[in-house]
Amino acid sequence: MKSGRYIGVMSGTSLDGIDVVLAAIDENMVAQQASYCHPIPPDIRRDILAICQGQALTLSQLGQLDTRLGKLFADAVLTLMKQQGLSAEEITAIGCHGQTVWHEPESEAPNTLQIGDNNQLVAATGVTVVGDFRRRDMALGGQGAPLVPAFHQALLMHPVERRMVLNIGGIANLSLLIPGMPVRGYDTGPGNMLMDAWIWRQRALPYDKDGEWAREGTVILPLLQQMLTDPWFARPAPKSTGREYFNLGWIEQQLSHFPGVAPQDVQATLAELTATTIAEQVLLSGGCERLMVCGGGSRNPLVMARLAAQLAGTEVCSTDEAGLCGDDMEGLAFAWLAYRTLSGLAGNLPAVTGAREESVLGAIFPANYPPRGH
Ligand SMILES: Nc1ncnc2c1ncn2[C@@H]1O[C@H](COP(=O)(O)OP(=O)(O)OP(=O)(O)O)[C@@H](O)[C@H]1O
Ligand SMILES: CC(=O)N[C@H]1[C@@H]2OC[C@@H](O2)[C@@H](O)[C@@H]1O[C@H](C)C(=O)O
Repeated sequence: MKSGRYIGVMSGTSLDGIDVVLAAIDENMVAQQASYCHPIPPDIRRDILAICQGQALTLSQLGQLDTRLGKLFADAVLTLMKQQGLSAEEITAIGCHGQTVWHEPESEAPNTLQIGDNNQLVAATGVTVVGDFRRRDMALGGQGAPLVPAFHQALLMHPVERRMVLNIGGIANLSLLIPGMPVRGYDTGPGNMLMDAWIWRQRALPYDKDGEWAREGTVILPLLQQMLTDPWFARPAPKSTGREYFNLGWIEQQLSHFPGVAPQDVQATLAELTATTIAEQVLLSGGCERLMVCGGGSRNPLVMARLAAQLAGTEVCSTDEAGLCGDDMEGLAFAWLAYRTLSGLAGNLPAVTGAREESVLGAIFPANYPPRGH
C-alpha cells in the first residue's frame, strides 16, 4: 500500500475556490492535517462558466484555459506546501479532480471532461499527480459520478445506524450508508447552483449568504410544483448531472409561465426546490436515522431548516459534528482516491455509478521514473 501524505485538489461546480487538503492516509485512516482555499481569478471563472453553458470556444481558447487552470492548481498546492513547510519529497502524491466543464453521461457517446493540465501541476510541484478519475468508470458503462460514496463509506459507515451523507455543492449528491446493504449514491439535482445563478443575475452577489434574501420572499407553490415535474427528478439511479442541465437557462424557462413574479420569491422557491428534491430522495430511498451534510450548502441555515422540517424523525446534522470538516470532504476524497490508485485498489462502486465492474481509476503523472519508493 502507498501510505503517506497526500494532497487532494477539488475545484467544484460552484467555482467558489479551489479546495486543497493535506492528509495522512493509510489502510485504516485518513487524517486531515491542513487545508486551504485558493481564489479563482474572475477571468478564468468567466471562461469556465462560458464553456459549461455551451458557449462555443475555439480550440486555442480551450487549450489556453487548460494550461491556465493547471498552473492555478499548481499555485494552490504550492501555497499549501509553503504554509505547511513541506517539500515535494514529503508528499506521496496529489489527487487532482480537475474542473468539470462538461458532463454528459446519457448521450450516444457518454463523456465527461475535467480540465486543468496535470502536467503543469507535476512540473511545478515535483510531486506525482493522479488525475482524470471519472472516465474509466464511464468507459465501463458508468456515470463517472458520484465518486465520493466509496469515501463516505470508508469514513462514515456505522455498524447499526442507518446513515446518509449529503453533499450540497453546486449539485447535491447523496450516499446511502445502510448497514447490511451495498452502498448506493446518486446526484439529487441542484444544490446551490440555481440559487447562486439567480442571486448573481438579480443582485450581482455570488451567493445568498445564510439564505437571507430567500427569507425575504415567499415560496411560489405552483412554480415549485412545475419545477418538480422536470423529468430529470423522476429518473431512477444511477444518475448524475451538472451545470449543462441545471443553469440560469433552466430557471428562465421555468419562469416563462410565471411573468412578473418577485425575484426574492423565486429565490425562496429555488431554496425550497433544493430542500424538497433532496428530502424526497432520502424518503424514497427508505429514510435514515442520521443525515450528515457537507459542502457549502450545509452553511445555509434556511436549506438546513427546510430539510429538517421535511425529514421529521431524522437527525439532520453537519459532518463537522462528526469531526469531518464539510468544506474539505471532497478534497479529502480525491486525496484518498489517489491513494487507492497508487495502491492498485478500485475507486468506483458499480452499485453507485452503474459501471460493469470495479476499477482502479485515473491516470498517473509520475514526478520521477521509476516512481519514488519502487
Ligand atoms: N453561509 C452560506 N450561506 C448560504 N450558502 C452558502 C454559505 N456558505 C457557502 N454557501 C454555498 O456553498 C457554495 C459552495 O459550495 P461548495 O464549495 O461545496 O461547492 P462545490 O464544491 O463547488 O460544488 P460541487 O460539490 O457541486 O462540486 C457557495 O457557492 C454557496 O452557494
Ligand atoms: C461530473 C462532476 O464533476 N460531478 C460532481 C458534481 O459535484 C457534485 C456532484 O456533481 C457529483 O456528482 C460530482 O462530484 C463529487 C465530488 C463526486 O463525484 O462524488
